[in-house]
Amino acid sequence: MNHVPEPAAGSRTEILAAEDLRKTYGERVALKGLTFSLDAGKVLGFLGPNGAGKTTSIRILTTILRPSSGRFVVDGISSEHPVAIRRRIGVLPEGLGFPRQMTAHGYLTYFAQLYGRPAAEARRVASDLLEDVGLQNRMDSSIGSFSHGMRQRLGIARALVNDPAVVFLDEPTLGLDPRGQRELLRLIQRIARERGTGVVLCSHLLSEIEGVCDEVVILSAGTVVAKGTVAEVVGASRPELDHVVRIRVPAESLAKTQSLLEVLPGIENAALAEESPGWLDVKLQASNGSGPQESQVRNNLLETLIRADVPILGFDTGGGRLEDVFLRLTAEAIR
Ligand SMILES: Nc1ncnc2c1ncn2[C@@H]1O[C@H](COP(=O)(O)OP(=O)(O)OP(=O)(O)O)[C@@H](O)[C@H]1O
Repeated sequence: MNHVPEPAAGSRTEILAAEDLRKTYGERVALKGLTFSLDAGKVLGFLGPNGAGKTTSIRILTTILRPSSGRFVVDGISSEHPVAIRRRIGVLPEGLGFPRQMTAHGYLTYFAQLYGRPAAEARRVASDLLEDVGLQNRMDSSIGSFSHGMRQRLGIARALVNDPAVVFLDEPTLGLDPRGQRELLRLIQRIARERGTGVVLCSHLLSEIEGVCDEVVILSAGTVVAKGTVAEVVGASRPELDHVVRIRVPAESLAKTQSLLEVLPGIENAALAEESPGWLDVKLQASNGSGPQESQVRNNLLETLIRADVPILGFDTGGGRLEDVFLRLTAEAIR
């Protein structure tokens, strides 16, 4: 059996470590070796297209499923002790249902009691948590009167009721408007920092995750295709991304832009960006010392378009955002 080192008492902040987790369903291999670790107070983004193995991984880590092989450790407790692990984790599943008639405070008090807290303490924990998630003014309102965003906050409070070492949040921002998404992600980050909780955040909202996650794991067809800090993951794809400039012009100017750019020195081609409708990906020639520098080519490119009166609606050098890396790394599995 693979060995995951137990954290030395008091010296490590590692709160979750998975080593070579694999899962097969009959003939189908859903997970082909998941290894990662998470420190206390940090947010880990768990990303991947449909069918990548995210749900399978989360089910294993929350002890709902047994892995076919591999093991993991939560807060020093090995996966051989699932009952003990369950006491140290919190979960916000996707599409969690709530009793509409219950008050938010009553609901959380009930869960705090389920975890063995005496009634008075459970009520205090419920009040503190509702304050933490910004629902203190609505604690006596029935959950049925809550907006979707408020319910998600309540779901996060529920996931924290046992003061877990790690919380797993499955698509927590799904269905929220942009402001609601941003506020919830900020709340998640604050909770991680203030409580020292490790957060595993499953999401498809890559652009949002970029700002909130300390580290990311990108899964594709059951395999980890990238992991590390956002900067590391984006940086690892740099050589490829560095030579691409992304530019957005009105649809009626696309053909003109392409023909103007393709004859410019230092430009290899200009093609419609597959993943971003309305954008052109302009591939620059790798500089061999004799041709113009890339910065010069980029400036020439802009100058040419401005002189030709082409309205420039967007300009992005490098395409070096997490979303671009995600789409490139997982393209194989989708095709
Ligand atoms: N109970 C099951 N029996 C057989 N195959 C399964 C089962 N659960 C998942 N799979 C398969 O395992 C693979 C990984 O699925 P999983 O649900 O973990 O992916 P996911 O990343 O969570 O996808 P999504 O974003 O769509 O939820 C898929 O090919 C899926 O069809």
